[in-house]
Amino acid sequence: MALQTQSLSFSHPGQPTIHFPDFRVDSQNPLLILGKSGSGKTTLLHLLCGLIRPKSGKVTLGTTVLSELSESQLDRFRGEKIGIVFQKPHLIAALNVRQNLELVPYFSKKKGKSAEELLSDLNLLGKKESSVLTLSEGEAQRVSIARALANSPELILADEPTSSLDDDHAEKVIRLLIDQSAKIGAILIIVTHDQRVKNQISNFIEVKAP
Ligand SMILES: Nc1ncnc2c1ncn2[C@@H]1O[C@H](COP(=O)(O)OP(=O)(O)OP(=O)(O)O)[C@@H](O)[C@H]1O
Repeated sequence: MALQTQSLSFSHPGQPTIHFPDFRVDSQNPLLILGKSGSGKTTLLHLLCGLIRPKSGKVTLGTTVLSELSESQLDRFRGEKIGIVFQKPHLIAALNVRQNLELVPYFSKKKGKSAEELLSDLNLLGKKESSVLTLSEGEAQRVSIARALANSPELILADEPTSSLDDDHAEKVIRLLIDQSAKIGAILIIVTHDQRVKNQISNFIEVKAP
């Protein structure tokens, strides 16, 4: 399984066109997306998961060209094949840890790992029935990783997952992302400007502002 981009470009309304370098990434070698603030890293991540459509070029995951899918096909594709870890965990406050994870197969209609198995992998089993409001930042970020893994995706996209974590937690979170994506054979792509992440993953592309 591989993800490949070709001649991708995008322009936000009233902004100059951002041109992205071509790259190919497979499940053996995680990729970092680097670049200065405002260069277009989050825009690229949104193109990779089909949340926005490119001005030119294409994104291919496996044999599927994202831009050839309709909106509803894209929504389903994203739910089944892509797990996203955001900068902030964005957990649902009214639900406990287990319920936050159980929402994923409910919405994607795809059976992945059980909440129990995921929490055990991420060393969070003891927090299964806890309110997400009582979690530390590192724990909440691990729950958000568990949530991204819950539908056994083929592609995991993480946007600055370590920016609010201390050195120890940042290293553990990246290690977890690397280990867990390897375990399920998923492609891992991380947007970051965190030097600590560069120490753990050497493969990168750089996005440059127009
Ligand atoms: N919805 C939008 N409308 C107009 N311009 C936008 C929009 N979203 C982003 N931009 C602009 O597009 C450029 C790229 O933004 P993007 O968020 O992709 O950068 P980034 O590299 O992720 O930045 P950061 O590291 O600060 O998060 C920036 O100049 C930004 O101001």
